[in-house]
Order: sequence, then C-alpha cells, then structure tokens
Amino acid sequence: MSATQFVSLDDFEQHAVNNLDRNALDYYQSGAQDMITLRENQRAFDRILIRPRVLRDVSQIDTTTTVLGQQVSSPICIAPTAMQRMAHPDGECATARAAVKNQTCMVLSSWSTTSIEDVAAASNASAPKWMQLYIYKDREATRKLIERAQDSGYSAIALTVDTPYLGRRLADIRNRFRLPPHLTMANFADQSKAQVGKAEKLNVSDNASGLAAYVASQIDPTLSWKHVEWVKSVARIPVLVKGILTAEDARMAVRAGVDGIIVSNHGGRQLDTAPATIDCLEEVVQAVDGQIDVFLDGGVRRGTDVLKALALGAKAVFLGRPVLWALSYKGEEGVVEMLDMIKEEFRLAMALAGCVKVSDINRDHVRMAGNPRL
Ligand SMILES: Cc1cc2nc3c(=O)[nH]c(=O)nc-3n(C[C@H](O)[C@H](O)[C@H](O)COP(=O)(O)O)c2cc1C
Ligand SMILES: CCCCCCCCCCC(=O)C(=O)O
Repeated sequence: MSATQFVSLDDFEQHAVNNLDRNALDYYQSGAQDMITLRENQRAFDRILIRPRVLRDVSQIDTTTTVLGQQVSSPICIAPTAMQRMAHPDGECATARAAVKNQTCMVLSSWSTTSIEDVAAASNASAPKWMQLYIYKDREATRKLIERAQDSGYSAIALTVDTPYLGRRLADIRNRFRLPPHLTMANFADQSKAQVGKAEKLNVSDNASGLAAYVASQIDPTLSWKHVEWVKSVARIPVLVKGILTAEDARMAVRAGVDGIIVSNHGGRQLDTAPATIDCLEEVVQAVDGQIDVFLDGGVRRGTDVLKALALGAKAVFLGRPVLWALSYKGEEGVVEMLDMIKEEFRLAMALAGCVKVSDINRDHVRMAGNPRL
C-alpha cells in the first residue's frame, strides 16, 4: 500500500498487521483476556452522536489548545507505549521528533527502549514532554526516574495507577513474549540485562508471558494513594494519575492534590470488561468539578472521536497504538503523517459541527444514540 492510499488511521494498523513480526504485533495490538474492553473503547464512540450547529462561519478553524498550561497545535497527544524500537529502529526518538513537528505533547513510557535523556536530546522544548512513571519495588530507582525526567526538561509526571500487576494478554503468553536481544529497557541500563535475565528465570510457565513475569519482578503491587502522595512530595513538576475510571477515585485524586487525571483503561490491556473510557469520562469530569484537567485515552481513532471526548469534558486526548502503527510504517515521517491526518479530521469535524475554536465544543454537541435526552 503506498502512502497516498492511507485515508484513515485504520490503514496504518493494516500496514502494521501485514509487516510487523508476530512477537511485536501481538504485544502492541492485543488487549487483556477476551479483549472486550479493547473493542468497547472504539465501539462506545460509535454510540455517541454529534449534534451539529450550522450557519456559524467556519471559514477559519483554530484547533490549538493548552495541556497543563502549555500550548499544543490540537488536543491530540501521544500516550506512553513501551518498547517503541520494536516498531522502528528510531523508536521513541522518532516519536519525540514527530511530536515536535506536530507541536503536540508526547508522554514517554518509563519502559522505553531509548533513555529519558536521549529522547530529550532528540527533540526540543518547543513541545511539551511528559514522563510516565510506574512505582517500582526499588523506590530509589523510582525517585531517580523522577529526578532524571525533571533534569531533562520533562514538564509533568503521569503516574500509571492501573497496573499493580500486568493484565493477562493471551497472545503474549502463547508467544512467550521476549524483548529482542538487541534492545534494552534503556532507563535501567545498569540493571536491564540482569533484570530481564531474571525475568526469564522467573517461572515463565505456560500461564505467563515474559512480560508478566518481568512486571511482577519490578512493580510494587502495594501501590496505593500514599504512593501518589509520595510522588507529589518528590516531584517539582505537575503530577497526573493515569488509569482512573470512576467518580470515587477521581474525588480521591483531587484530594491527593494531583494536577490532572487521565481517564484510561490502559487501552483495554489490564482489567477486561472494564468500561470504555469514553463511557467513564463524564462521571469523572463531574466529580472533579473543574478543579483539575481531565484527559482521556483509549480507542480514539477519528477526528469525530476527539470532538466527542472534548464535548464530554476532556481537555485533550492521547493516542496509543496508532503511534506504533505509524512508527512501524515510516518512523518519524509516519507519525507526522498520522498525527496530521487525525488533526485534519478533527478540524473538519469542528467545522461541520459549527465550532470555530476548541472552547466552542460543549456538552450540547453530543447525545447518546437511541436516547435524545442524554
Ligand atoms: C503496546 C502498548 C504499550 C503500552 N505501554 C504503556 C506503558 O508503558 N505505560 C503506560 O502507562 N501505558 C502503556 N500503554 C497504555 C497507553 O498509554 C494507553 O493507555 C492506551 O494505549 C490507549 O489506548 P489506544 O491504544 O486505544 O489509543 C501501552 C499501550 C500499548 C498498546
Ligand atoms: C521479557 C522482558 C519484557 C519487558 C516487559 C516490560 C513490560 C512493559 C509493560 C508496558 C505496558 O504497560 C503495557 O501495557 O504493555
């Protein structure tokens, strides 16, 4: 398929399906267990309809907005995804450069195959970069990651709170997933080889993948609100929690003093049959009551999805898998092309819905299919 035939984000995925090796494709593509949440993330957007306003002079559309006070060219940002160099040799550096070209925010996974510092050096400060964090059993290593991110110019920490254990991903178990030997967990250069080696010995039985064993060896499953408070006490930059799906937890996040919430079910990779993120957004937004910004990821594939998320109260959305598909297609250039495509779809959706600027998008622009009152 040539570049000119790519007309939607699905085309990038199809290209990856045809070209990536099975170990990487399955790791990137799959969700947990029966993948019900994975499918729901996209389907739920289809159950929301847009109520367009007309006769609004849409000759000039402004897609710009801010995330945690920093300017971005559109509310479409890049979610953290681990091990991007399995998709393309330039991996996370290519993604970071594409984010700068697109003037959008990129979140770097702490399980990246390029280090925090190398990604910072490959891009520049003109677009915001956030660092995703897990709470590792080794608390000193966790603290060091926060400090390294701050020192390298990352402007926020996104603490992932939905992964005390890794979700059960059947394809990775069948494949007995392995990180290709030429790659490392670059933020743990000193311990990566030892730990990954250790994971291999860690009872990688018929019931587990190398992934689950590695995560179990590294991540602190006692993860609780006291860890959120600890991260807040260590970090000099804003802290968001990633992985909130309920009003109850959203209120606790506000009480813990976080600076933002990412409504996320980890792309359907953790608890299968958790609800679609777009179906959780409104209750979180209402619970937060404007005190902090709320973001969303999961299943965003079209410009109309972006508009729906903003209408339901998200400040911006984050894309996970589409970035990996675009990377595997053409590295930095592929990611730029994919981000441009969905931004243009969003611009058109705004115009056809009668919105000239992002702040024009509001709750009245959407309703649930089959129920005109919601
Ligand atoms: C291959 C892959 C790796 C991921 N790695 C991480 C990670 O290291 N840290 C994290 O917080 N979330 C991780 N996620 C979850 C994403 O940040 C995001 O929540 C999800 O991909 C959004 O859904 P989408 O892929 O449908 O856009 C990963 C997702 C995928 C698909
Ligand atoms: C055999 C070594 C594998 C190293 C595993 C790293 C685990 C990454 C998990 C990232 C993640 O959040 C995801 O959804 O996947």
